[in-house]
Amino acid sequence: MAIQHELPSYLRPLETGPWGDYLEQIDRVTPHLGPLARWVETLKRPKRILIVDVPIERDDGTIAHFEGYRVQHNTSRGPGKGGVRFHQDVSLSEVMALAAWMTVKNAAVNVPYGGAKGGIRVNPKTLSHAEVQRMTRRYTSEINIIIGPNKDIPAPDVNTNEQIMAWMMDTYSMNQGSTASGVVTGKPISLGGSLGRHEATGRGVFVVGAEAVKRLGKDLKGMRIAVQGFGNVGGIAARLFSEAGAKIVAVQDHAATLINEAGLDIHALQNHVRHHGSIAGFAAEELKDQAAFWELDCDILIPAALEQQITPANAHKIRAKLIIEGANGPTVPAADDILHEKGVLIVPDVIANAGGVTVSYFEWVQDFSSFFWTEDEINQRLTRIMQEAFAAVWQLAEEKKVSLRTAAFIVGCTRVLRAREMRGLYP
Ligand SMILES: NC(=O)C1=CN([C@@H]2O[C@H](COP(=O)(O)OP(=O)(O)OC[C@H]3O[C@@H](n4cnc5c(N)ncnc54)[C@H](O)[C@@H]3O)[C@@H](O)[C@H]2O)C=CC1
Ligand SMILES: O=C(O)CCC(=O)C(=O)O
Repeated sequence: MAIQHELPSYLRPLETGPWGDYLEQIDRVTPHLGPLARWVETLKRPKRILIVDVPIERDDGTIAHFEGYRVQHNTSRGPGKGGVRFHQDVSLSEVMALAAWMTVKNAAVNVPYGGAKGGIRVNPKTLSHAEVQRMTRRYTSEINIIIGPNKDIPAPDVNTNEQIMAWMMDTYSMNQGSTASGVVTGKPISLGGSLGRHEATGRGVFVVGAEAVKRLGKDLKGMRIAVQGFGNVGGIAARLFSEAGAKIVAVQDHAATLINEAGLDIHALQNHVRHHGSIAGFAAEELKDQAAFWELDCDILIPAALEQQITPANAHKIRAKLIIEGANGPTVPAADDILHEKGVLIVPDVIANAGGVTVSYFEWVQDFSSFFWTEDEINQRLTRIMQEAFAAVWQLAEEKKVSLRTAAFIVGCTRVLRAREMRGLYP
């Protein structure tokens, strides 16, 4: 662990990864931007990229180094906003794409932020609790110069949670010399976190999913759903759909794929994950071939794990008629085309998973005003924002005869580029 011999991922070509997918999405929306297309290049390059070396002393006394990133893609509409991911596959291409999707998402649901994202290339499951804390604190100190309540506000993403946010908030505050609760969102409630934030992304996935089902003229009750990823987003979305009468017939995480035609017991499965760290070992039939997950017979598919999961290799096998993207960037553009031709409706990530950042916005507002709302108020406002954003995107897609993704990008990119144009370029 002391020396990493791998070529740093930031030296590998960027455009073959998620950043390439994002660029292609921007190319697809550009013809719909009218005169604002003059400014589109601003969306094709991040405003600021910070790559940091994150050294820590491991419990056995050795020194380990990790690649850390914070990318601020665009700040035309407000401070940078977006999560921090700890994962062994984090790369510059991934963080750039995730930051850019935040720009589009924040504008599509009209929260007053730009887009940012961060990450550390590490498998946190190989570190002790104390090592994760040291790494988080060192990373926060390294990016301290570019984050802040009015500059860039991190939040949880894959393998990060309320505890990591508490350490980030504490480290930033120590460096500042005063407590700055607004520097991160997704904090524990006892430190200025918001009621409802933990569930917000999954709840948003559920709200727009239910809207899409309604528009398709179907009833959610009895619908058969397959979910990839059973963490914060996938686990909570699965629970809300099953509470609404749908059947979760398959769940896949990094360790296993479970199937049950009668519907998995989601409460029991969440309990199992809390104790065992994954769905593996739960009392249900296991699908041995992980790739066969995509061929399962279901009505709705919810990718809620990582990007680039739905590709031309599996898109033509998908049997669901509706895909709700809980994850960021789960569908590569070529797979999008195949699914479109098959008549599959995709509710794109930049709308479907925007519930998290929407309640992060509520948390930030509550922190500034030191006045906290009830969970009912938060869920009602979240539901309203998600339904309105979905309706606007649906209507535009019908008017322009484009996919929901292109419509969501038209809404988001137009807001960003209009702000860019109004601000002008000179000091
Ligand atoms: N946490 C949040 O508020 C938000 C998260 N998202 C996105 O949702 C996705 C999931 O994030 P979280 O649920 O927060 O992360 P998490 O860390 O809570 O859960 C991730 C889940 O994905 C599974 N997974 C990892 N690798 C996998 C693989 N190769 N195959 C199948 N499953 C795999 C893990 O086992 C785990 O169940 C990510 O794309 C993230 O960017 C989007 C908006 C907000
Ligand atoms: O809550 C936030 O600020 C950002 C959540 C996030 O990382 C995302 O929407 O992908």
